Amino acid sequence: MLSNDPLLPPDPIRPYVKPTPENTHGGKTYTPTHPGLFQVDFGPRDEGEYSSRLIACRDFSPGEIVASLDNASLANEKAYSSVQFGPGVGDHLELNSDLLFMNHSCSPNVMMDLTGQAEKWCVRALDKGVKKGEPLTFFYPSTEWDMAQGFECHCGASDCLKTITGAKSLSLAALERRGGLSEHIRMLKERQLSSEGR
Ligand SMILES: C[S@@+](CC[C@H](N)C(=O)[O-])C[C@H]1O[C@@H](n2cnc3c(N)ncnc32)[C@H](O)[C@@H]1O
Repeated sequence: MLSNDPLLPPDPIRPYVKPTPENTHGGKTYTPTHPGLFQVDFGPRDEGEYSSRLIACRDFSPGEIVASLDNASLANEKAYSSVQFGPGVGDHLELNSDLLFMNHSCSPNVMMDLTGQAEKWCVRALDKGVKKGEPLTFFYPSTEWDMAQGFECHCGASDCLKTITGAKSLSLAALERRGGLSEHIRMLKERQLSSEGR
């Protein structure tokens, strides 16, 4: 979809094909989209989508920008790979970069910062910061209201929510506790609570 609205993500500048062990000769021809910042770890084969991860190539201090979403584009439809940026049914984007490989964690180390104009949107380190070699993870319900594809969470956090389907089924307190809650999710949750008379 074409977008000239500064509030919407621009068209992707660079095409992105999701790298896999199959299309990169077992990772040998994989070229990171953000060299020096993070790179994909494909993990063991045949262990499902959670085995691939995005690994930090350096430390990031609390609040530091890890990467801008400068190659993101409007998604044609909500998908396992899309990120919700607003309250509308069509408010989803595709990241078109290795950021796609960020897994969910119930104790995340980064957030999607979707405040202000689309050109400023970024992935930002949360308060605990990120150490080189750690997987970059964000709390998917901080941006996703009702996910296209829910899953059983394997993050291993002591307060793991176990089943991740989006913010719709979580309390505001549970959402706020993880850090990085997007404004559109807060708005949808407040709307849901008031429609239920709570
Ligand atoms: C955008 S992908 C994230 C990258 C993923 N590793 C991949 O290779 O596509 C989202 C999918 O990864 C898997 N995933 C991410 N975080 C997970 C977690 N904490 N536990 C289990 N599966 C997870 C789920 O299948 C989810 O639909």
